[in-house]
Amino acid sequence: MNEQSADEYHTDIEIEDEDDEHDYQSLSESSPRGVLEISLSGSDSDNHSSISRSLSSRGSSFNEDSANLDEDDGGRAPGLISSSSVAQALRWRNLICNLKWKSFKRFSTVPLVSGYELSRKSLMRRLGKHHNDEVMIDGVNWDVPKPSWRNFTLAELAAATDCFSSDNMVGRGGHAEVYKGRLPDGQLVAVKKITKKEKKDEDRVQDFLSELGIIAHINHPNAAHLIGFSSDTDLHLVLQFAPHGSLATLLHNSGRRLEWGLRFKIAIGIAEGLRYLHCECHRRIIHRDITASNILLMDDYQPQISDFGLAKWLPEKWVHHIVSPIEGTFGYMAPEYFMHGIVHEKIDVFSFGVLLLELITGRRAVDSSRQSLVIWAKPFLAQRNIQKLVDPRLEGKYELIELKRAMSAASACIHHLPNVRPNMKRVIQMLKGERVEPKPKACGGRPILLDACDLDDYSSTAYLKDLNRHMELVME
Ligand SMILES: Nc1ncnc2c1ncn2[C@@H]1O[C@H](COP(=O)(O)OP(=O)(O)OP(=O)(O)O)[C@@H](O)[C@H]1O
Repeated sequence: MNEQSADEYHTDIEIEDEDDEHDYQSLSESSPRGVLEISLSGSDSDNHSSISRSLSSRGSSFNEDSANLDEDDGGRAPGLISSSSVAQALRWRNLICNLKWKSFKRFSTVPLVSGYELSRKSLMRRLGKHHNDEVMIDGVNWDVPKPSWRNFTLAELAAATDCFSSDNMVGRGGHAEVYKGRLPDGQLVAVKKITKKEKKDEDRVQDFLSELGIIAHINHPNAAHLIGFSSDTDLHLVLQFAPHGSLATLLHNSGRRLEWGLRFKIAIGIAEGLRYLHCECHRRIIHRDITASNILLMDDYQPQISDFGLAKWLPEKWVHHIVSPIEGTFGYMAPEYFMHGIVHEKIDVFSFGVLLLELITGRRAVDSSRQSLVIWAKPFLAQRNIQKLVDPRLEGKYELIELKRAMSAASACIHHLPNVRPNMKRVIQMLKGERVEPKPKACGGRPILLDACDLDDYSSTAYLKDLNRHMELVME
């Protein structure tokens, strides 16, 4: 594959904006997204053959036509809200009311960073005016620290984004449209409007509450920072704005060369963010969708892990969790996840390994000829073949020691056996060239014991074969 062909491949799903200002508008998704339904009953490694594609791959191309707001879109000026919008608002309200008990359960055990417990009552309060009556009836003492995030009205978000104008659209994923906005105090924000058109309203609200619950809980410079939300008419998250857009855009679409020093800094930042999610949060958080499009670049190119739409809490006692359907981005999914739906820290470690390979090689996770970067890079990593691996656009300008460390870490992270992959603490040590602890602490390092899925008998060759078959299946 050459870079030319990669660009050609992506022109049909991405629109590159010539204007720097609008760079963010180019599609940031580097690999197709998909949802797989999988039979989890089988136990052998051929289980993947029963995978059926429930949705065709959801390319998340930015399309200028579709960037225009619909008649019924939440992006209208407050004075123009139509009867259909009002009806929609009422629908959201009813849905949120109906879902509250389920959601309260989910939220009730989530302590916020400020020490504020997001209880049933506080969730009602967070979700806005609609629940005022219940708040009064409960007669609760609200003497609690005020959370730092806000419940916005649609009018406030419309004012911030110039009525969600297409000029302000900075990105579009499979589930959301993202607009640049400015709050009255001058703060730049990203307003993420949840679309998820293929989902029922009820599922959309559930997903929104789940993402909101996780994102409100986290507090780390390398993870997305929530400023507020809105459930007024539509569902919105209001996030800190990333001035340099996504890593996918910068690395693959900007036409600019990303220097090695920045690449390495970005790699360390993402690793620190993942270590925080896996090891330092009250409950372990598995992101499930670590991709170059979901890494945002803040001032000074500090990376932030974003898009917690698929993230899962993992209770302390659970070694892993099994999910169905399997959702994620092709090219980044660990074998035990795409074949068996197993969710644990090591699936994020695998995806991080793919990201490292992207930074080293400048190639996409899946290239124009539908080849997986992992499959392409494995033999060169085994040979420690720097010349073949390193991005030619760097023109030999890199720190050799850092590059070698990144190659070793990538190689370890993409190991087909999850138990052999390092946890994120160890990955950071590898990247920084620090002494590696002989016995890493439990964080993200618990062995996976599975009767139903004998991963230890799983060979590297079988894995590459499965990966190829998986790719064929989802990309056909
Ligand atoms: N805080 C932000 N600042 C600037 N741009 C952003 C921000 N958040 C998102 N974007 C842009 O919008 C794009 C889509 O956002 P995001 O990945 O959150 O949407 P999504 O629909 O949840 O994606 P996915 O298809 O991965 O589920 C990002 O790739 C990025 O280019």
